[in-house]
Amino acid sequence: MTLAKICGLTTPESLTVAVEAGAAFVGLVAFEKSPRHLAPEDARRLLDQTGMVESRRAKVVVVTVDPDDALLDALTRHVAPDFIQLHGHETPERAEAVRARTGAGIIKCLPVSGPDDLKRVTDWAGVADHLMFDARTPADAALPGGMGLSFDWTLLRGVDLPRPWFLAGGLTPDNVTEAVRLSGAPMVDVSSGVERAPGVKEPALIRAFLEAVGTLPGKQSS
Ligand SMILES: O=C(O)c1ccccc1N[C@@H]1O[C@H](COP(=O)(O)O)[C@@H](O)[C@H]1O
Repeated sequence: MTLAKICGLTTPESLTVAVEAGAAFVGLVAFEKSPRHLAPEDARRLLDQTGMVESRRAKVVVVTVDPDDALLDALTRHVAPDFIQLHGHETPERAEAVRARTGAGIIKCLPVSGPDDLKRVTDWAGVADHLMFDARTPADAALPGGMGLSFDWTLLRGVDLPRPWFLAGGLTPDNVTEAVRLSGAPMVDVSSGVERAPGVKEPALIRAFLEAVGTLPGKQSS
């Protein structure tokens, strides 16, 4: 079974659709430059509005970019996420500190533009619970992720990866089947591919994405 994360949720409607349609992970973005940004208090309100705090039907992931300790403390206090996604230039040492400070699991995103980028995975073997591979965004891009950019999925095929991993970047309901076939990904992550405008999720696209993922054969990730 391929597992899916729907990321950048900002409304009770889109969060509910994602959970009810079978997302294993739901992502909330805590990064002020993002059109999907939620302050920690707003993220908590969203979880409360949908009963997610009690039910925890999907794992809650907060996406951060080089978060400082003040943000981590606020996220821990208000959200207590299952995972913190590190989508910036964090080192393995900083990731260990984030885990110790928050008690959350760690998803480390590594940007990919070519085969050399995969050499960094060994640094993360004993540190991250899950790895994520997303397209490297241009140096002058507004965001380090969530831009609908993809990379050569075949780079990941057959690569021995030390942790369960997500494929991210430019996935859509129409291409996710091919992306998993070419990469062998056990887990997938999507944001802009299920939106009708930046930061505005489209419930029908969330359902279509999860339906496509639900029909895939594959390995069960741990
Ligand atoms: O979504 C964002 O706004 C975001 C901001 C900062 C860092 C990461 C962000 N999103 C992550 O990028 C992946 C891929 O996005 P897309 O599907 O290509 O739009 C997304 O799922 C988030 O994990």
